[in-house]
Amino acid sequence: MTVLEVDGLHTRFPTPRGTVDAVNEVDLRIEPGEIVGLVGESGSGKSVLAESIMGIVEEPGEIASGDIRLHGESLLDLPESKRREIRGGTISMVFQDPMNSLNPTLTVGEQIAEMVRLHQPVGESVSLPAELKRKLVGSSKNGQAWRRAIEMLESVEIPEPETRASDYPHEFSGGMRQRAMIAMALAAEPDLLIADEPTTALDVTIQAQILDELRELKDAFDTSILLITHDLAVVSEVCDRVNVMYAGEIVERADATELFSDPQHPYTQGLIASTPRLDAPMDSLEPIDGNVPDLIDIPFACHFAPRCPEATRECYEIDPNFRPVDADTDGESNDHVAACLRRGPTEERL
Ligand SMILES: Nc1ncnc2c1ncn2[C@@H]1O[C@H](COP(=O)(O)OP(=O)(O)OP(=O)(O)O)[C@@H](O)[C@H]1O
Ligand code: NI
Repeated sequence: MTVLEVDGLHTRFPTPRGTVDAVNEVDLRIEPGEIVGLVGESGSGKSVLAESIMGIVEEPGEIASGDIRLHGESLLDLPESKRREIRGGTISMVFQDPMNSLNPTLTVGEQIAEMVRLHQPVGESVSLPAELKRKLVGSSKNGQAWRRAIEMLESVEIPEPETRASDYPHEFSGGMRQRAMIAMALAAEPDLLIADEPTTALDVTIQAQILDELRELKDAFDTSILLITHDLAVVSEVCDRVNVMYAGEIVERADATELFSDPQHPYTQGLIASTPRLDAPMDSLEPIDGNVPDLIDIPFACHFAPRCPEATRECYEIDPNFRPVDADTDGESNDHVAACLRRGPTEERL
């Protein structure tokens, strides 16, 4: 069964200058055990989409319309207490800055053990009062939860996990904190892990290690992952499928290999052309001119039109719906779609 289905999601923030439409009519699907990438420049709405899924959109921001379903059940209808249970349980999230999400006054081991305790019922006795459960599972260093925390630290390759579990977050290096965050997020054995730029602050070698670990952990725990990044190299490394987001909208979606071998949307093509590659000289990079527009009352139909080398007048006036991009070659529907008037089956192009 599909793990996550997002349909027509619209998340907005009222501001003194007007309404910021951070996420606009977004659809997203994640199947079991899949790593799905969400890429796009800064300010395109990736984090707000993640926050919408988690149910932590900052007030006065709100989900104005659309639906988010987890295993077929709508999350938007649930009371806050139930959402809280899901957060960190069925869905957990690794945030961009681990220092902000780790508690500086608790040891790393205690924090992971707490996650284990919150989300793993004691045997069959699910309905035990929280206080009793706590006693049974124990927060002491002999407790099950503590032992599980050490195993989790070990699985994200923290050296000497027994000793390191008693360290405070500030005693960890940046890369180790990021791993501890991943361990914490996985401690609850979530069905879905949302990782928002989990490696951006790290150096390239450590980035690669963490991405490798994410992939291994996905296999070990059968977790689906939504990986948010503005780094296409990261996406090509680990993702099965990719969603490209621009100015609040998904503009292209494809298998990862297909996206890189046959990018269709002019924005995706621009992103790829502006990404450094090991096998090409740096001076061949072509940055996309201009910036992501202000998301208040965008006056043009295709949000990318003002930066697009191929834009015509129609692009400013007609909303580009998703079209299958190679239905004309094999006649079959497929999962590669782009929202561009100048792409898709030849007879439909403008
Ligand atoms: N609390 C808020 N109030 C008002 N506007 C907000 C708020 N949070 C986000 N936004 C706006 O929503 C838009 C999308 O922001 P978001 O953080 O989702 O971008 P992003 O794609 O995650 O960028 P980055 O790669 O820099 O993390 C931005 O224009 C941002 O200013
Ligand atoms: Ni972000």
